[in-house]
Amino acid sequence: MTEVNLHKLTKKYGRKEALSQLEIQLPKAGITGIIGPNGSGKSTLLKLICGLIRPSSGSVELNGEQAGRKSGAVAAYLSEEDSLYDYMTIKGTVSFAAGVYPDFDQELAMTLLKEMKLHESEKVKELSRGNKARLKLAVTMARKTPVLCLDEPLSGMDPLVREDILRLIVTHLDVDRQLCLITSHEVKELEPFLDHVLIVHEGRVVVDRNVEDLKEENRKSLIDVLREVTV
Ligand SMILES: Nc1ncnc2c1ncn2[C@@H]1O[C@H](COP(=O)(O)OP(=O)(O)OP(=O)(O)O)[C@@H](O)[C@H]1O
Repeated sequence: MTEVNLHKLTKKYGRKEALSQLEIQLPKAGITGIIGPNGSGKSTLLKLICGLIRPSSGSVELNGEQAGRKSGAVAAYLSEEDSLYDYMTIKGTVSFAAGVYPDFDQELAMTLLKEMKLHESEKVKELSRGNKARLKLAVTMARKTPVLCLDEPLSGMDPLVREDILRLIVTHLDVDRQLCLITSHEVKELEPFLDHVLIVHEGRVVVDRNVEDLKEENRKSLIDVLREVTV
């Protein structure tokens, strides 16, 4: 398990403040949804946690260590962008990932891909969007890092693929040991899978709650809570 602590975390892009003075201790395990309107700062937060970008001020600590170049060993980042190479096969993609990440478990990756009904000889350029998303997810999850940061893994997927992807995450996550942070605009579909939620609005975290407690207290769906707090 990993302790992720944000202390007075601020990120500016030029003069624009994308995140402002966040003071948060994330849950140590389970699935945390990071939701909020476009441009509220969700991707910025994930990139800071994975050490891909640096804070303007304040800090991100993973088990007491400042996030930075070495954080990749603790926190894996699944990008919203297309991060696969078209000219590779699925098998080639897996071998490439094994060469890049010392913690990569090739056997687990192949098991995941089999479950996803993807064949190792298929070419990336011939995969559907949903299958590319599955491949990206398998490559990220095969690292078994204590923290998984999944940036919009459901983006552009049809409802059946979205459900399938969420199931795969839940099935293969070690919920007692791994922390999975997921950003998504598909709040309704994400809600049943979440243990915890952060709602980000204009660079601030306006809700930081256990989802069950939040539901019991408000008797509202997450999407209604989101609507209320982001007006
Ligand atoms: N590299 C960058 N350079 C300049 N501004 C940026 C950069 N990345 C993000 N921003 C700005 O920072 C703010 C937060 O962006 P971010 O991508 O974190 O939001 P988001 O909540 O993930 O948005 P979305 O839901 O649309 O993906 C936005 O105003 C965005 O325009």
